[in-house]
Amino acid sequence: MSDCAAHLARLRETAPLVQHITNHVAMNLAANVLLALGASPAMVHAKEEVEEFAALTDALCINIGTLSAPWVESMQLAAKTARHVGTPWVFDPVAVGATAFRRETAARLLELKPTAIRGNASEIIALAAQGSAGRGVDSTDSVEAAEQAAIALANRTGGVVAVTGPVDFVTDGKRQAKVANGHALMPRVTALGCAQSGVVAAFLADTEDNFEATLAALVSYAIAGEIAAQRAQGPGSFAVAFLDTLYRLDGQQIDTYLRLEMSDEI
Ligand SMILES: Nc1ncnc2c1ncn2[C@@H]1O[C@H](COP(=O)(O)OP(=O)(O)O)[C@@H](O)[C@H]1O
Ligand SMILES: Cc1ncsc1CCOP(=O)(O)O
Ligand SMILES: [Mg+2]
Repeated sequence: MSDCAAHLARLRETAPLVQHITNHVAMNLAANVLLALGASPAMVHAKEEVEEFAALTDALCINIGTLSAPWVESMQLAAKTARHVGTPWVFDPVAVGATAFRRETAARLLELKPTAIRGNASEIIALAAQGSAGRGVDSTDSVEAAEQAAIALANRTGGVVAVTGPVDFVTDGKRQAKVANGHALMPRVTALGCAQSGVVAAFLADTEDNFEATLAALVSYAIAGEIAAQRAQGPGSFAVAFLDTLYRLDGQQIDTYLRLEMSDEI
């Protein structure tokens, strides 16, 4: 069994409680994706309870997709609590290059040193303050164009950075890996990337190696997408098939489908 398969088996054993402060578009799918995989989602964001709740969870994910001032306060409180109690937290910087409000919010969240960051290429380039605004929530840059920005961000935060796209790239600033699995139908379902950030959080909940756990999350997700696409007629049926495939995903499928284009260490 590969390390990736072992990380998935561990997630199924522990069913981590993942607090996911995410956007209105993604909430339902992100919760169902975590449930299908075997984790326990909780979309809790009110500033009156977010600190108390963040202290109870196994992992936290923060997503700035549909941002507003009260939510920014909650995100700050949740991330501070996670740092204080030692809970891993993942940052998804949706459309961070699009507006000053998003860039300022992201800069303050980066100061709280996320355990991992997951975004598309334009978001990672923008987050590293290397330009690029993307196009709304979508990327206008290649994953390859974002690799150096990802390495710089990982060295700056001390965390792991994942750039997703046709071939995902993940680094902790030193180790690097590329995941060649996945399918072109995946970006045709809104919030599939947002949901993936929650999956990264679930894999980080109980690990000694954040780089390997993040890689295992990307591999599991992309292989589920590849398998689901075999049964899909388009984005709608793909979304349903994707949930079913995540639910049924096993180590043998991971070991059979795994396609790492490059990896320094697995
Ligand atoms: N052209 C593609 N081929 C295969 N997989 C893809 C492709 N584009 C995106 N993905 C996958 O779809 C998921 C959503 O990622 P992406 O679209 O990059 O992020 P976001 O939705 O945040 O912009 C990721 O798992 C990524 O690996
Ligand atoms: C369409 C949209 N608008 C604000 S958040 C969101 C969903 C973005 O989802 P993803 O980042 O997975 O493409
Ligand atoms: Mg996104």
